Amino acid sequence: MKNKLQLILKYLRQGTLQKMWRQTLWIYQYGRRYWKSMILYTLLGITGSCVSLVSSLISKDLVDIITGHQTGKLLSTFAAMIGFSIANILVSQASGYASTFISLKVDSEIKNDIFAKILITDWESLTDYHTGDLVTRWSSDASNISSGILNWIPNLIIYTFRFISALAVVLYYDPTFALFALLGIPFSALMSRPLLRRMRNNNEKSAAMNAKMYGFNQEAFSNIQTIKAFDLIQFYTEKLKSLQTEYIGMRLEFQRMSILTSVLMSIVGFIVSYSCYGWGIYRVWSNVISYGTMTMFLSLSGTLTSSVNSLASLVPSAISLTISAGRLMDIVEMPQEDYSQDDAVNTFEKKYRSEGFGLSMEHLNYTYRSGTHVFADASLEAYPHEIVALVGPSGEGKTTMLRLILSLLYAQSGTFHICAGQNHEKQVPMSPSTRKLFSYVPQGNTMFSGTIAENMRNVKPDATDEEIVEALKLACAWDFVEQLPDGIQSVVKERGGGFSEGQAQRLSIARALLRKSPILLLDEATSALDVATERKVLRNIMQDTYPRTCIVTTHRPTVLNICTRVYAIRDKKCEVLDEVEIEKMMREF
Ligand SMILES: Nc1ncnc2c1ncn2[C@@H]1O[C@H](COP(=O)(O)OP(=O)(O)OP(=O)(O)O)[C@@H](O)[C@H]1O
Repeated sequence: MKNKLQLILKYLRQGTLQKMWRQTLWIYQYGRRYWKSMILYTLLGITGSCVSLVSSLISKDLVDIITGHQTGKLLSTFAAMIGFSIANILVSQASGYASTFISLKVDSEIKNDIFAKILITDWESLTDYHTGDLVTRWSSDASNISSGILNWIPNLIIYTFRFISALAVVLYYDPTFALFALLGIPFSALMSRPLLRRMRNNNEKSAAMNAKMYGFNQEAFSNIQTIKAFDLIQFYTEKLKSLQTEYIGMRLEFQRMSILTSVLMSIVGFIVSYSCYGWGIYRVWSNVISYGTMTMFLSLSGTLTSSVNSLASLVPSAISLTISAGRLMDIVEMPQEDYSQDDAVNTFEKKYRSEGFGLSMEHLNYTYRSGTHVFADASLEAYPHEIVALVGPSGEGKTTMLRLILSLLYAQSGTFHICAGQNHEKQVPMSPSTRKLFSYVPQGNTMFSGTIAENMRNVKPDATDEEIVEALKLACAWDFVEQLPDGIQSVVKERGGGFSEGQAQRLSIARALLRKSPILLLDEATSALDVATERKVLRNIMQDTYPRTCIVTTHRPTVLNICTRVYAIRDKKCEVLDEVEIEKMMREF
């Protein structure tokens, strides 16, 4: 007892128990909304146990009638037994169907909930995780939780009920038989402690390995072109082989542990069933019990052993559940974005949208959590009908500025507002709630698979064909879309496949223009266009009557002289360039 207490204290000190308790509470938060489903599932299970118990009793009567120990109606007993066997099949099938239905429903609901939580998690915190790891946590860990929620407590009740009811019948007919049937329990208890520790380790290792494999596959398949271009086929094939070797090693280690456990359990199972068998024959031979009772005992001893094993199997499933909960908690308990300003921003938007919105950022200081200091006392402003350019050497902070504008990152100090009105005097602070006022075209290809029209309607579901064509014209994309046999119904493959880089960029810009957001952010979004087309796209945006504020980052000074204002991002500041400096940059380009 003292040793046990010391062990518990040791676990408490290490925090394992507290961690498991917190994880269990987290699962409970989810589980309690599904109590009705759990009750239904439990009732089905208990009904199944009752039906099979009654079947055992009827089969006892049947054997006794046949062997002459009991007088009764053979035909009606036989019919009852058939009836209960059929009922048994029906109940177990109905229970299977109901549990599949409920588990699919619960699984989708939990996945939706966690997906939504991941999407509102602070962006910078989320970038600490590999996307492969995130997907594995969201898919397999969430599935584990949903099936656990649905099965664990009901199964605990069902198996306990099955065990107690079978034990009660055995005790009623012959208490000594119960001793034999329960021989295996002390052994299971003895084995449980070392097994538990290894199971928890195995589960953690397995989850980490799955995430690693998924991450590798995802990266490899989305970069086939780069793998080929750098002649990395051999390297990647070897890398996959080494990951697979690691995976196989891990699985075989688990398998060895599982074989050892199963062999020991089977030996105990054999000892238990042969002892029951021997004891049953002895009791029949001593005329204490009938053949029928012996048949019933044998079937009930099977029920008792299987109930104990099923109850024992709930322990590893609880461990695996808490581990999955822990992995999901890592994600959903990260800081979340604050959308509390949604109503204020909606009101602000309704009131001033027709005039357009600008933005002003003053005395901005920003350092990434990794320690990279990007801005110190930087200021920037942009207003409707302006195109503001951000230029500067690579790595100075242009993309970081756009992320700050979008409130994907939060500056350590400074003032940041979206503004409206003649003198920009109407203001609302920048926050995740103001993100809806922006359209952002990031670097790289951002088209989805589907048709051009579907891609466009992703951002504006009710857009007419005319509106789509209008946006394509503004982005100088209509020239090539018009030539395609299927026009706006032409198919775009994954990541803009089937189109040149410059064409895909123009489609992305058209999509952003179609959305008619008050503020448009283009991050090197025209880098793949020739200079003439790039200038034309920017001119079109400038001349559009819609009161749009446009901020572009670019490495090419050739477009700077059509911009309203040019900021050079250097020495952690945003400095407005005058015409002389712009001319100088253009000459030196
Ligand atoms: N997620 C991040 N975590 C930590 N540091 C980052 C992160 N993203 C960028 N940085 C660092 O911040 C600095 C500014 O990067 P940023 O991407 O804003 O530069 P940029 O001017 O847009 O560069 P480019 O012209 O090459 O696109 C760089 O030193 C970069 O290493």
